[in-house]
Amino acid sequence: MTGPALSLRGVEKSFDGFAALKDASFAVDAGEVHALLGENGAGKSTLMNVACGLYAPDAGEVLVGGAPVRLSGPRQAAELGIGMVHQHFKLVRPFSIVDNVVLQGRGAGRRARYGASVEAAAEAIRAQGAALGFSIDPHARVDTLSVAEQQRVEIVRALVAGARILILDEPTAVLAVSDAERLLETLRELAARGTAIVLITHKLADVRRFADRVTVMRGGRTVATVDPAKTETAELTRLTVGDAPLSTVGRTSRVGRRRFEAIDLTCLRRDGAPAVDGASFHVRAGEIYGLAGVSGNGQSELAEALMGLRRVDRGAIQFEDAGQSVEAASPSRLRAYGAAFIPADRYSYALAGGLSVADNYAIGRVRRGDYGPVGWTRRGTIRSDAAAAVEAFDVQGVRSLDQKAALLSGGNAQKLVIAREFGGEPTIVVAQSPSRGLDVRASAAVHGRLAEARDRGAAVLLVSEDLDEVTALADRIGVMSGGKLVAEFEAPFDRQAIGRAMVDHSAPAHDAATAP
Ligand SMILES: Nc1ncnc2c1ncn2[C@@H]1O[C@H](COP(=O)(O)OP(=O)(O)OP(=O)(O)O)[C@@H](O)[C@H]1O
Repeated sequence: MTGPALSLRGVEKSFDGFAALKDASFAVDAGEVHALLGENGAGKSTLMNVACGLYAPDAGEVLVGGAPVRLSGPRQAAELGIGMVHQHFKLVRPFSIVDNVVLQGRGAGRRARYGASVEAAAEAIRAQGAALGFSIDPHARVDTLSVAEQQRVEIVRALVAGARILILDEPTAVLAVSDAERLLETLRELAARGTAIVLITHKLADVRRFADRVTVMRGGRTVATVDPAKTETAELTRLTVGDAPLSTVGRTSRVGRRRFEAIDLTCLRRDGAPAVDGASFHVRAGEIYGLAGVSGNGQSELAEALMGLRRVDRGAIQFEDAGQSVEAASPSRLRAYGAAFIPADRYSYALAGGLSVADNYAIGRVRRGDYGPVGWTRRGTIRSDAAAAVEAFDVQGVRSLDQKAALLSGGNAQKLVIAREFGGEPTIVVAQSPSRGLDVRASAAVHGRLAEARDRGAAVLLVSEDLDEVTALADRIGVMSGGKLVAEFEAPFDRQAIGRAMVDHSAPAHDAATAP
């Protein structure tokens, strides 16, 4: 090969007259981890979708090993050794891993490479998994796998198909911290063996630790390629989102009465073991209560239960409505009361991709009757409210309110959910990993919204594995371990003590220093 493993030169791409890529150039070498950074909607996914043959560019060139290529589709890109792991996995869920691999590799070229028989493919999957340090059962059904395992299957599938250039679109956004760390180490090992890795990410810390180079995109253009080891974080932030200062969050001391309470909440897994095991805590008006813990210790399940996405097997939720305690409240009752829910998996639970931006904005409130009786809904008001929310929350890429939500970039789709949830000035907020997938400016804005809600007197529950996020925002922190709430802390926080509670399953039921 002469030249970079993959390069894109002067790429332009428009959708219905909207220029998603104006002038984008990028090159990744064999043996390199090259990060692609940029604000939400900058064009990162679009550029890499051009590289993997999903979109045909309107102008510009794609070169593999220095030679210009015309990609007729992903299959041809795979033939040339380009594989991509998308934000939303493309696995067929009821099928086995090996069936998924064979499905994708039905072309003649694939067969020649790893054999036509399913057993040969299964062996290739096992071997490729083992080479990466993963034990993979090729006959396992995809829908029995965790998100991290599905992602490994996507990577293995690309490598079995012969990928020498591997593109990953925000791969750590869906992973728990420990799985993310392991993935990034795997990517470094793959690069050490000669694979060219493109890593789309918003996480500056990961860029710094794992990337050899980083290219920054803004507004459809590639604006700089730098060595992250030699570039200050402030400079990377400036390149990504510009000079305007990011909003910062202060604290309030106006804490009121208990507004929202979980009592002995228990949720069982399919095998009957508790995922959440008798968790009790309360959130007061005017405070942010952070729920922290090492992933897999029940925080996600607890948040899901509060949002009505998971069955509660024992215990109760209570909230206070106009001074009256509402016992055994359901999540739907909470929502009707004006609670805002920001689930971690916003695509599955919070957005209907096939519906328009305006309908996604209004969906819950139409059901509540806020826009008049069904059949007589005030479309004009919905549109003006949706337009105002899109503006206020800086949801970019909305050409029309009738545009399908699925066409928004990942981060902008999340901003739409957040705009909707904060639209009604909620009195209770349950937010799970609310800044996941957002660029630094949008994350800061979401943190600002949570603080604003608190300052208005809302009770805010923030569930996040990012201890920096929790300690920066919360007034109190509860730590979950083994499905139980094992300790509570008050600001100013002792990170060491919180860290110890997170890993020490025998921690006392409540921290002695706490005065709830
Ligand atoms: N198929 C499509 N049809 C219409 N518009 C599209 C399509 N794909 C992308 N876009 C638009 O192109 C712009 C760039 O989107 P892209 O997904 O590439 O951004 P991104 O940098 O990956 O953002 P994020 O960090 O939020 O994932 C967005 O405004 C998006 O709405």
